[in-house]
Amino acid sequence: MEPHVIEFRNVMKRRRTKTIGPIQLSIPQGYIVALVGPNGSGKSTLLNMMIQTVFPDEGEVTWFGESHSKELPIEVRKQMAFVPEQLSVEEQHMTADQAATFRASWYDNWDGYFFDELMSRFDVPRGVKLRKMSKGERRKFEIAAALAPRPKLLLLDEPSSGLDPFAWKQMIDQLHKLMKSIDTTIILSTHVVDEIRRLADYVILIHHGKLLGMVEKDSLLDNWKECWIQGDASIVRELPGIISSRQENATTISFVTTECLEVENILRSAGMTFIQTRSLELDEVLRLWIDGHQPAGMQK
Ligand SMILES: Nc1ncnc2c1ncn2[C@@H]1O[C@H](COP(=O)(O)OP(=O)(O)OP(=O)(O)O)[C@@H](O)[C@H]1O
Repeated sequence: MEPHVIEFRNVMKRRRTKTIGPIQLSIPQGYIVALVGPNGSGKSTLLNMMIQTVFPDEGEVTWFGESHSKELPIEVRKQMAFVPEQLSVEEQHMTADQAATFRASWYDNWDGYFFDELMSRFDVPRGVKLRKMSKGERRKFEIAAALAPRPKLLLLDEPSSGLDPFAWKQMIDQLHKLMKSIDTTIILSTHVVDEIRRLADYVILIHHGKLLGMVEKDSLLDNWKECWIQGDASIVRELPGIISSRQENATTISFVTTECLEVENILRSAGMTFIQTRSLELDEVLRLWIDGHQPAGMQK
């Protein structure tokens, strides 16, 4: 079992109109975890509590196994990088190069060559003040600056917001490269289904401030399927994870299950096979999950 990079125990944050939590959460080291949920569900609040720009009202957060309820020590901060949804006000009047120099002064692990390489790959203008850059250019600067210290924990709040498709692909490639080069952990909030598909090892679903669970992405996609078999409702009634079913004709019935792998085992031991299966799209899966259908193998 991998060590946990961040843990939340009974964490609550009260906002004007809603409460986020209580949240129990353990993020394993060395994986990419996607935070997913509708607008206003609490994803940014969660990320901000992880970098301590927002403090919980109740509960405890631990970083690399230690609690720091008053202030994150500089040694811990240096191991983390954050691309926030709202970009920092202090750096508005700096050029990309000035902001990079500022950050390099306190990240002693800052890799200037890597930063330069990313900036030219992303084609970001370096002498322009950050507030004068386009939204996408600033985003690209933020991503390059977050990657430059090769952090052990990288937090990204909707990182691809504003990126063109070319830059988006570069970002995905760079995040994969980072994962290969060091033992890092990435937590990102996203609404982009393809981003989850291409990057995430685990998916955390958050809805109305409540964490609905954390599950392996591959197990989600392998298990949530629409299936067709020869038979009728009496067979389907005996199968696990059934969400819905439909008699297609006199001999064929289709159904949606959250436990396709188990269904396949059961059918095989009864000498039956699928006529056909279709993996649900990730957004269909998330919708059904929000509607209360729980994935198999979920960590709560
Ligand atoms: N600084 C704040 N003060 C008061 N309420 C806030 C503040 N920031 C967020 N909220 C409220 O907390 C709730 C969660 O917001 P949060 O930004 O965490 O959601 P989100 O899941 O990141 O949303 P989105 O997908 O739209 O970015 C929302 O109802 C929001 O209005």
